[in-house]
Amino acid sequence: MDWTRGHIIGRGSSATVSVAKSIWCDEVFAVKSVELSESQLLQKEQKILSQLSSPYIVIYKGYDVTKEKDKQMFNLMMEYMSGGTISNAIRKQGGRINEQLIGYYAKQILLGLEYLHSRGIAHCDIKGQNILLGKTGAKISDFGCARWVDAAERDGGGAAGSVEQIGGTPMFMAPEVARGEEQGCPADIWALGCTIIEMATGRSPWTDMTNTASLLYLIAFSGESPEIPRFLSLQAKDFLYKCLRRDPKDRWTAKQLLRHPFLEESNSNFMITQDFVTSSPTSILDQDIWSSDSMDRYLIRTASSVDTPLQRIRELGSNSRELNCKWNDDQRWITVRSSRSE
Ligand SMILES: Nc1ncnc2c1ncn2[C@@H]1O[C@H](COP(=O)(O)OP(=O)(O)OP(=O)(O)O)[C@@H](O)[C@H]1O
Repeated sequence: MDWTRGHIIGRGSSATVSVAKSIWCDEVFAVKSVELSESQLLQKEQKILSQLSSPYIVIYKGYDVTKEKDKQMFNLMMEYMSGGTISNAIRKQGGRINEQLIGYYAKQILLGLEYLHSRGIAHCDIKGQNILLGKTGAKISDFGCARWVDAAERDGGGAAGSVEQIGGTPMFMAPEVARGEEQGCPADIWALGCTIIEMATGRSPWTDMTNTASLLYLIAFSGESPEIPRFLSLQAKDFLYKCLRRDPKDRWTAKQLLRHPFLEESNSNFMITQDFVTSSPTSILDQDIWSSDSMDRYLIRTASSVDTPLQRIRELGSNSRELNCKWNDDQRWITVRSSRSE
C-alpha cells in the first residue's frame, strides 16, 4: 500500500504513532513506527495483531518497511481511533466517567478479552492508556506485551524457546505478576478491575503510591486489593470484587463476568457523548502519580530457584533507572520501557 505520513498522534516508550493516508483512496489510518533495527517488539505485536479479528480490538491494516531520512522504519498500520485513549478522555474532562458509560466500556473491553483469552492470548497491559475510543466505543490496542499463554504451542509466540517474560504496568499488575510467578488471562481481569477504578475515580487504583518497589511489594504481599469506590452501585462493586480477587484461581473469567448483572444493563447501542463524562475536583490532574515510574511499562524477571520474589522486587526498585533499554548480566532482566523522557 502506498501512503503518506501525517502528524504524530501519540508517542509510546519506543514507538511513534502518526496518522497516515493512502495515496490511492482517501482512507485514513494510524501507523505505529520504529526504526527497523529496534523493531523486535513491534514485529511481535504485528504478528499477534495480524491474527486477530474482533470488533473490540483495533483493526490490523498491514505492515511495511520504509526508508525515511536515511533510516529504515518498520511500520504497523491500524485503523485510526479518533477518540484517543480512555485515560485521555478522563484527563481532558478533568474528571471521571459515570457508571453507565463505565459499564458500556467495561463490556466492550471484556468482549475483546473474551475473544483473546479463548485464543490463548493474554494482553498483559490492560489500562486506560491502551483502550482506544472510536465511533463504536472502546477497543483494545497495544499488543506490545501480549503473549500466548502456552507459548510453547506457538512457534516464536512470545516466550517460546527463551526465558519466560512477565511484564506490564506496575500500577495495574496482579499479585501473581508482581511476585514474578505467572501472567495469564486472570491477570488481564485484575487489570480490567484497576481500569474500572481509573474510570470511576480519575485516580490510580493504588492511591498515594509513587515508588515502584513499594507498590510492587504492596501488591505482591500485603493481602490487599485496590479500594473499591464507595459511591458505585452494589452491582458495580460486586463486579469489581470478582475482578480483584487476589488468588487468580478465584477471579472470575471474562466469560463469567459478561453474565454479571452489572453488564446486563449495558446497551451496545449506547450513545457516547461528552455528557457522560463529569467533572470531579479530585481528578487525575491533581496527582502526579500518572507521571510516576509506576505507570511505565516494565518487563520483570520471573521466579528462579535462586532468589525470592522479595529480592526481585528490591532489585526492580533499586535498578529501575539504570535498566532502561538494556539487558543485565544474567539476561533475565530485560528492557524497562519508559514512556517519559528522563
Ligand atoms: N490506532 C490508533 N489510533 C489513534 N491513536 C493511536 C492508535 N494507536 C496508538 N495511538 C496513540 O499513540 C499512543 C502510543 O501508542 P501505543 O500505546 O501503542 O505505543 P507504545 O510504544 O506501545 O506505548 P507504551 O509502550 O508506552 O505503552 C497511544 O497512547 C495513543 O494515544
